[in-house]
Amino acid sequence: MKRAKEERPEMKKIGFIGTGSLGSMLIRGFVRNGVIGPENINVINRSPEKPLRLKEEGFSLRIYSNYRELINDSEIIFICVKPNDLPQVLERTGRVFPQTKLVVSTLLAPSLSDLEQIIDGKLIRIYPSVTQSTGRGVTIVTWGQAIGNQDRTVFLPYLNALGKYYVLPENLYRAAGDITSCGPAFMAAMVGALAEEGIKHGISPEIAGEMAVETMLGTALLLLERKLTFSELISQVATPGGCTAEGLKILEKSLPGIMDEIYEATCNRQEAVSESVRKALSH
Ligand SMILES: NC(=O)C1=CN([C@@H]2O[C@H](COP(=O)(O)OP(=O)(O)OC[C@H]3O[C@@H](n4cnc5c(N)ncnc54)[C@H](OP(=O)(O)O)[C@@H]3O)[C@@H](O)[C@H]2O)C=CC1
Ligand SMILES: O=C(O)[C@@H]1CCC=N1
Repeated sequence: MKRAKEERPEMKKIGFIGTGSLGSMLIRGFVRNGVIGPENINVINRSPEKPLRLKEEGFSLRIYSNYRELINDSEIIFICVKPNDLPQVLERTGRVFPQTKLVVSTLLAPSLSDLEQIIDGKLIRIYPSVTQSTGRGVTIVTWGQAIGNQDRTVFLPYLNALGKYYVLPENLYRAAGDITSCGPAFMAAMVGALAEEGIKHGISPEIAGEMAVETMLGTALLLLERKLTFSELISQVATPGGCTAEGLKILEKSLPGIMDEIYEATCNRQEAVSESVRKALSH
């Protein structure tokens, strides 16, 4: 009996507060990978459009307007609102969550250690990525102090359903999150710029886009399936004396500096958002 329960995490009712990009991604990823049954999704969102869009996609959500009811009816609650909306959510949920529930923050800020000063409950922090609705991508996870082995066992199927996961301390969230969570946007911007250059020189936008995406996919598969390192792949492409090597010289000059600037900018933003939420929650 116990074994059957462990094998069927989809029997649990799961609540989502916020069904924007990330909340929707989690719902799609969990259902696609069979860890949530279609009848077991409880949601609450500020405005009705996004849950209705998910319903149109075929998800049979139970849509709530009362936060305490959603919490009572859910065994795991994912909070997927923007950091500045957290104070309003906590006004409605209260700050004490039953010890029988897992409360999962997906927020850029506050950190889990800050959240543990504010919320009484079994807390987990995850930092996922929109790519995970495809079953591929990376979640970063940190267990809260109240989380025990049994809680981890309950939660692991959900992490596994989203692709790979890494348990990391919070001081590495920015370095890791720039790769895994902001990464899809950064990679799309870079690949899009490659396509844009082709468009500038006469290739149709549709064809340039397809070329870029197919090449990105093939590059990922080479790295993954043939287990090439980045520099091995680069040297397979860059024929000595050829044109790739010339292009690479330009990237090598500029990219490390740009990446340092990006890291500094994302750290500064995370700190500013943390500070603003900290202030709002102390009122
Ligand atoms: N997008 C990503 O790739 C990642 C996002 N995150 C984090 O996930 C969180 C959500 O991000 P994302 O999904 O991109 O943001 P979105 O703006 O797409 O979604 C936020 C959702 O929260 C809803 N919302 C706002 N206030 C409330 C409230 N009081 N009660 C219920 N729902 C509410 C909004 O409703 P409405 O429809 O009215 O706007 C909206 O649907 C953020 O904290 C972000 O840092 C983390 C990793 C990756
Ligand atoms: O841009 C953001 O703040 C969120 C967190 C990582 C991806 N999206």
